[in-house]
Amino acid sequence: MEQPIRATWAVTWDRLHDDTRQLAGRLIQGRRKYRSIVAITRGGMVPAAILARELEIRLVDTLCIASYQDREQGDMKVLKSVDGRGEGVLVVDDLSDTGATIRTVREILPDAHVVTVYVKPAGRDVVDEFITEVPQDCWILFPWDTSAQHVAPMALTAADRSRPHSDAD
Ligand SMILES: O=P(O)(O)OC[C@H]1O[C@H](OP(=O)(O)OP(=O)(O)O)[C@H](O)[C@@H]1O
Ligand SMILES: Nc1nc2[nH]cnc2c(=O)[nH]1
Ligand SMILES: [Mg+2]
Repeated sequence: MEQPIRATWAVTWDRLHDDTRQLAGRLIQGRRKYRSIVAITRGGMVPAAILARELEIRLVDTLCIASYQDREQGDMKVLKSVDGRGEGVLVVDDLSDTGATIRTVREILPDAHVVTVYVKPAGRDVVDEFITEVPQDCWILFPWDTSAQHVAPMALTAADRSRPHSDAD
C-alpha cells in the first residue's frame, strides 16, 4: 500500500558527490569490469557523470524512463531504450523508491549490474548496490530540484497573520 509522505530530506550537491564517490569506491573494490554506463534519465545522469569520471569509463548511454509527475507515480514510460541484455553494463539511477523503475530496467537489461545512490525499503532488494537508505515515508529533495531562498522571520509572518484585515489589503 502506498505510504503518505511525512518528511523530506534535502540532499546537497556536496552530499550527493560524497555519496556517489563512496559508491565508486565500492564498485572499484568489487573488481567487476564495466565496458559502459547506462544512466536512467533524468535523475541518474548526475551520479552517472560522477561514476564515469571515477571509474574512468567514457562510454555512457541513457535509458529514458519516466513515471512520476510531481510526487505521484503514474504509468512507466520507456521513452528511449538501449540494445543488448546489459552484459558488462553498469546501470545508474539516483534512487530506488517503490522499485518499479529498476524492475523495468531489469526487464530490459537482465544482465546489467544495477546501482542507485539512495534506496527506500520497498526498492532496496531490486538494486545490486546502494549507499544510503531513507525511510519509505521520506521524500528526497535532490539539489537539481531545489534552490536556497530567503524566508521571513517567524515573528513577522505570525504578526502578519494576526493583523486585522483592511480594505487596503
Ligand atoms: O523506484 P520508483 O518508485 O520507480 O522511483 C524511482 C524513480 O523515480 C524518479 O524518476 P522520475 O520517474 O521522477 O523521473 P526523473 O528521473 O526524470 O525525475 C527517480 O529518479 C527514479 O528514477
Ligand atoms: N525527488 C524525488 N523523486 C522521487 N521519485 C520517487 N521517489 C522520489 C523521491 O523521494 N524524491
Ligand atoms: Mg528517474
